[in-house]
Amino acid sequence: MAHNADTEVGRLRTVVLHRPGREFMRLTPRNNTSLLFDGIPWVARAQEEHDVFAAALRERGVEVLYLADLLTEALAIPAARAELTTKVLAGNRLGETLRREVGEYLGHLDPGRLAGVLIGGLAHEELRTGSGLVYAMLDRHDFVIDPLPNLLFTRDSSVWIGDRAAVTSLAMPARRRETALTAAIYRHHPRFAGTPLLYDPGLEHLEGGDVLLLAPGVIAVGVGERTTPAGAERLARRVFSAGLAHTVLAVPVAQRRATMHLDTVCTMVDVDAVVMYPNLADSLMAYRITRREGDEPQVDEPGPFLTVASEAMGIDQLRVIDTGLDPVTAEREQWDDGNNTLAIAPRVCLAYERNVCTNAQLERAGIEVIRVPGSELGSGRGGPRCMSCPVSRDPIAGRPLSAG
Ligand SMILES: NC(=O)NCCC[C@H](N)C(=O)O
Repeated sequence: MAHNADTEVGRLRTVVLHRPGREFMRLTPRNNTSLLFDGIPWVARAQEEHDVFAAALRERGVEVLYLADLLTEALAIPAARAELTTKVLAGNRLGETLRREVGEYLGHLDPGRLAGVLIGGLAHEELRTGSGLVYAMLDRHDFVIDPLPNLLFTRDSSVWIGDRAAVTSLAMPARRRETALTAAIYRHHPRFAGTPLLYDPGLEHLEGGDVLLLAPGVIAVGVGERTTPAGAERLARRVFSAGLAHTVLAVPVAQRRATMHLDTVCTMVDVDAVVMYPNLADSLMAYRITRREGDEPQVDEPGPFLTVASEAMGIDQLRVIDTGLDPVTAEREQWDDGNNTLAIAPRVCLAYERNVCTNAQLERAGIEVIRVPGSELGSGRGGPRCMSCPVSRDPIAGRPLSAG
């Protein structure tokens, strides 16, 4: 089955989501900060919210694939099982004895339960028996395999560009193992096997939340807390040599939690329009990187993001939906992912209901807003775009968007 996504706003056909599960139940006040959550979500309510999100997508004809199902199906393939078991046991934390014992434990699990452990983690007490110094000295609540609560944000661990999947290189230690799961799915799952992979986790840091497909051939990459300049440059080289883009814009974003990815401050809602955090709409800059046949990519002096982007896209103006918010409301709604919308077609997007002012302004500008609850889901700081990995979108018809 062919998959393809080359814009942010083409009609969404297929998306990968992850419904939060046991990994959310692992969050405690002692570990939530290192696991990149700002609070302790009420798990059952988070699941309900996620179900509403998935149902809203299905109601609009979007095929929803669940990452846990894809992983379970992939794990039925011995090569995928071997690859993931080796990866989860790697590193020097467990030591030789415990590594062998955890390996034996995993070896007895069926694909569904193994997927559950790879996502939800494994506590010392769940292993039940063990031996050796490491086992003896661990607390019963310590993790032998760390949980992955941020798998909820499927946007970050892989991103489709055209007909290829880029498995990213995650910056934060709490998230790094996520890409072992996404890589195994794309490599082994029958639906995806054979998909050329554009990027891999061994490369320079790059996260999907920083990658915006502005138009066919034009990609913006946020550079900040998560994606490094080297990651943006590496992606540019990869998309240029694969013929997937002619221009990459490297967009510096402040290295702060509130702006961890470009999509926390800016998402597209139409072929020529973005919703953007007003407190930085005028100050966002971009370095234009362009392909040069047989030569090093050309890097230009930085210019205002909106100008550089519209030139690269070949349009008169990349419009910013004026949310007209006062700086305090804007800051509150940005923190709660008001700018993190998921477009499912031009001028139709999903957004958290709590961002009342931003949503009202979007509607005033002619954007249909499908509101979804996110009081618990948002405690990890991510909205509808962060919680979705589009795999297939229709091409935008009849508009020569890209300057080429
Ligand atoms: N694209 C995104 O902005 N994703 C949100 C990721 C939130 C997650 N708790 C993190 O800190 O990585």
